[in-house]
Amino acid sequence: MGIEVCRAVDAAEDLELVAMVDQGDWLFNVSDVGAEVVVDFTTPDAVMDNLHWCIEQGINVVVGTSGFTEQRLDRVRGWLSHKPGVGVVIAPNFGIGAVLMMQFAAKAARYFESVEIVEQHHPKKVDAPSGTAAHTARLIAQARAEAGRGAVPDATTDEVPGARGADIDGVRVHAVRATGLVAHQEVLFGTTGETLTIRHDSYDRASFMPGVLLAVRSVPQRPGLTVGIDSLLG
Ligand SMILES: NC(=O)C1=CN([C@@H]2O[C@H](COP(=O)(O)OP(=O)(O)OC[C@H]3O[C@@H](n4cnc5c(N)ncnc54)[C@H](OP(=O)(O)O)[C@@H]3O)[C@@H](O)[C@H]2O)C=CC1
Ligand SMILES: O=C(O)C1=N[C@H](C(=O)O)C[C@H](O)C1
Repeated sequence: MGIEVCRAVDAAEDLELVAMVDQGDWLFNVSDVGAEVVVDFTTPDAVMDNLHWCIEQGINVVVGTSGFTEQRLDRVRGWLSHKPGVGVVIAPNFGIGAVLMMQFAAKAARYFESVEIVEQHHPKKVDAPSGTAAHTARLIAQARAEAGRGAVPDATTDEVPGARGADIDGVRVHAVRATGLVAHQEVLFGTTGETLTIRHDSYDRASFMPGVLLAVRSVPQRPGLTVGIDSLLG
C-alpha cells in the first residue's frame, strides 16, 4: 500500500511527494523536508508510535493501517487535544464501494434478526479479522442496540474452537485467507424466510487510492480526529 500511495501522490498534479519512509528509516526525514501530511500504511504494532510522533511535530496524518479500537482512538484524541491545529483521518477502508457497503450494512442491521460477516483477503495480510470487518461489526452492533434488538440467535455449541468465528460486539466475523484474493467482504443478514447479502470486492489496490488522495487533500482543513471517509465524500 505504501508504494501504491507514493505512486498515486506522485501522479497527482496538486500534490508533491517529499519523502518515503520504510521500517528503520528516521522519521526526522519527514519533518526535515517539511511534509504537510504523512500517510501511514504500516502495521497495528507500529502505527501508534508513528501517529504520536507526527502529531507532536504538528504534521497532519492520514492512516489506513488496521487495528484501531475505541481505546486507541481515545488515545489519539488525547494527543490531539494538545495540538488543536493538527488533523488526523483514520479510515478502516478507503474504497468508495467498501464505505457504501458499511453504510448499507448499518442501515440494514435494524431490520434483521441474524447477521454474520465473512471477510476474505490475500494470504500476506498479517492481521485478522480485517479492520473493515471489525468496524462493520461495531456499526451493526450499534444499529441493533439503537433499534432495541437483542442478541443474534445461535444455539450452536462450539465443538471446535473458532468454528463460529470471532465475536465482535455480538457479531460473528469469519476471516478467509486465499491466494488470488485481494480484499472482499460479505455481510449476511437473515430473518424469517429471507436473507440479504451485501458484498464488496476490491480486485486491485488502485481501488483505495481516490479515497486516500481525498483524505490527503482534506486533512489540513480538518483539525481533530476524523474516523472513516464518509464525511469527506460529497
Ligand atoms: N484502510 C484501507 O483502505 C487499507 C488498509 N490496509 C491496511 O494497511 C496496512 C498495511 O497493509 P499492506 O501495505 O498490505 O502491508 P505490508 O505488510 O505489505 O506493508 C507494511 C509496510 O510497513 C512497513 N513498516 C512496518 N513498520 C514500520 C514502521 N515503524 N515505519 C515505517 N514502515 C513500517 C513494513 O516494512 P517491512 O516489510 O520491513 O516489515 C512494510 O513495508 C495493514 O494494516 C492493512 O490492513 C491495506 C489496504 C487498504
Ligand atoms: O490488508 C489489506 O489488504 C486490507 N486491509 C484493510 C482492512 O484490514 O480492512 C482494508 C482492506 O480490507 C484491505
